[in-house]
Amino acid sequence: VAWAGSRHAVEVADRMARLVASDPVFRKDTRTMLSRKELFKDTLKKAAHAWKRIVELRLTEEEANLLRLYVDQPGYVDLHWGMFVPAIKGQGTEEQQKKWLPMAYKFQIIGCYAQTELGHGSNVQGLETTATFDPSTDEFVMHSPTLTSSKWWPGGLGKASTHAVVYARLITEGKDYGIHGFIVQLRSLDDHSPLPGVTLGDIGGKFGSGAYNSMDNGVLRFDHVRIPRDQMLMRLSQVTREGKYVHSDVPKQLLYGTMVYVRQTIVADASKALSRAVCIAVRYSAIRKQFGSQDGGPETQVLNYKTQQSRLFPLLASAYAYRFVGQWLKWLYTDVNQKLEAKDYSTLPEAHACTAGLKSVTTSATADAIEECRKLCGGHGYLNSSGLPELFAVYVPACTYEGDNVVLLLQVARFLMKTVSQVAAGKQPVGTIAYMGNIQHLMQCKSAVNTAEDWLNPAAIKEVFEARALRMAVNCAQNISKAPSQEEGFSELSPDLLEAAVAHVQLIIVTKFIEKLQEDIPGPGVKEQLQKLCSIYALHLLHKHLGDFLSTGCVTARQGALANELLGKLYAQVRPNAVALVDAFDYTDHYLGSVLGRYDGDVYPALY
Ligand SMILES: Cc1cc2nc3c(=O)[nH]c(=O)nc-3n(C[C@H](O)[C@H](O)[C@H](O)COP(=O)(O)OP(=O)(O)OC[C@H]3O[C@@H](n4cnc5c(N)ncnc54)[C@H](O)[C@@H]3O)c2cc1C
Repeated sequence: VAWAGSRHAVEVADRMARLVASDPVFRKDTRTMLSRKELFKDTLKKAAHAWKRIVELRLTEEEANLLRLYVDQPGYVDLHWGMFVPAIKGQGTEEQQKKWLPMAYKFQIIGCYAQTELGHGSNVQGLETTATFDPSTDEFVMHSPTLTSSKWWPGGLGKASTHAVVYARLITEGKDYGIHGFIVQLRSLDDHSPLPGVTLGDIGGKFGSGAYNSMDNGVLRFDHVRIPRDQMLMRLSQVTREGKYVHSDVPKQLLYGTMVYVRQTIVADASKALSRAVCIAVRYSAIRKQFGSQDGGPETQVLNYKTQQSRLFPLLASAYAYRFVGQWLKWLYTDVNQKLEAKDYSTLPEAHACTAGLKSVTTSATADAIEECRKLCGGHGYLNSSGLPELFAVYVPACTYEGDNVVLLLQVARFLMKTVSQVAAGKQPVGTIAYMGNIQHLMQCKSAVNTAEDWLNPAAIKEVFEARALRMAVNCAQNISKAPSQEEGFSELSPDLLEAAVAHVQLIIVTKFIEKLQEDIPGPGVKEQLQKLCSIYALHLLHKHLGDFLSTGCVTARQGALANELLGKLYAQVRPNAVALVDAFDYTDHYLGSVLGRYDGDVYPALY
């Protein structure tokens, strides 16, 4: 229940997972052996079958989302529901929503999200596709003026989509008003062929066999394609019949709601991917035996090796940490929306920085962790049937899409630098940066930890994480101020700024884990186990980043050594419950897709 969030969540997730697992159409054990074309056909078949089941069983939105999750095969529907529909909801006027959403909900049209181009991804303002208004016909003319302006990457674009939300430079009355979104039909609704002036294709095979190759990431070029004026997404700004560009009185901050929503799902996905990898590695480590046999006695389960524990249990703890911070982000999304409705925009920059940072830190750590889990499973982890290669190949682009992780952390750093200067000017920060208001104390405090067990105290942990994050940010701000200009300083110090941003985000995750444990947690002994995982999560970070903590004077070398001593003890305490802690994820064998992670532990016959 702690993992799922509520009893209701356990029940629905379990029911949907079993529905998928028991349906032969959703089988996925042979998918890595399929050719690209067969795999794509298999994806179309599964998507259509999932839709049929959703309609037949009259599933709710929550149930339908879970069913699609457990089908576990990337495909065009992910972009249709995850990007196309939210873009229209967030950026379309009420009238536009009324026109387009019912068609999208019924799959009468299939949509994708076409932003990235061959020449530009991260720098959205550098996009080159143009949408030029022609007042003589009341239309926009969509055009790809250069090779590098070709849309490149959108999932669902290559083969499946009939429509796209296309981002292009809006030009009217001879003036360039920058990037705006447009709904553009790409293919005929009769025979699915590309419309005149539209060039479409698939951009080719991607990392790993099977894996993300089920997705038709595509290329798109326009040759003076005309669309009606009312297909510009006009919630925030409009072009009038005469071609005048006007801002509506809806503030642009409204877009923050969608952004927080999308990032919240990415953090939730990180905990899912990480927990799957950890579940496979923990179960298999309990089955696998190597060495230790004396006189024909039993060998040692590899899970009992301290090195295996010190590599694996921090990842188990991270899976829970990301899960809980993801649950908190759900709350943040509701909070942001309430504030938007009340026209209170004061906390939005903080919500933006916090979600950008969490997206970056959780996806990077998860990508690394899946690879670590592969190594933790030895040679068999490299087999497709372990499930880990595919999980890795499908997961790693999360570090790049929805904002490159480094670019996002630099945005967080910029926000931190601004906050440091505001705090210096006497402003009281709120939300996840509230701790920075405690600058007097945090700049000079010394940790009182004196024994290994003192590190079990959440307040002791929080204090050193806060002090480390703040001191790293203040150091950066001081060094930037020595540069000839703010921008030069920022650019010169960007590697340090990245580390300061990571320290801030790790503090958020640690804090949310600690706060979760202040709630009621049902089930005997569950809270105690989670407390151990919380300590492991924080202390393994302290151990890994000891250089930060020492150089900023937040802990002494002795306190660092005590933290490490406690970690060893905690691993031993978690060991007896490790398998139960991954069973709690309640993943079916179908969803795990791993012979090594089978629930019944019957690994060798399955491998053979
Ligand atoms: C699997 C997958 C699916 C995708 N799906 C879609 C989709 O559906 N729709 C869509 O529109 N796009 C999609 N994309 C594109 C994706 O959004 C972009 O690739 C992403 O935004 C990164 O941009 P880029 O490729 O231009 O990387 P670049 O920005 O070119 O990154 C290259 C390197 O430069 C660094 N860098 C860039 N700017 C800075 C800076 N200011 N400071 C320091 N370092 C910097 C980056 O950290 C990186 O190391 C998808 C991509 C992938 C891989």
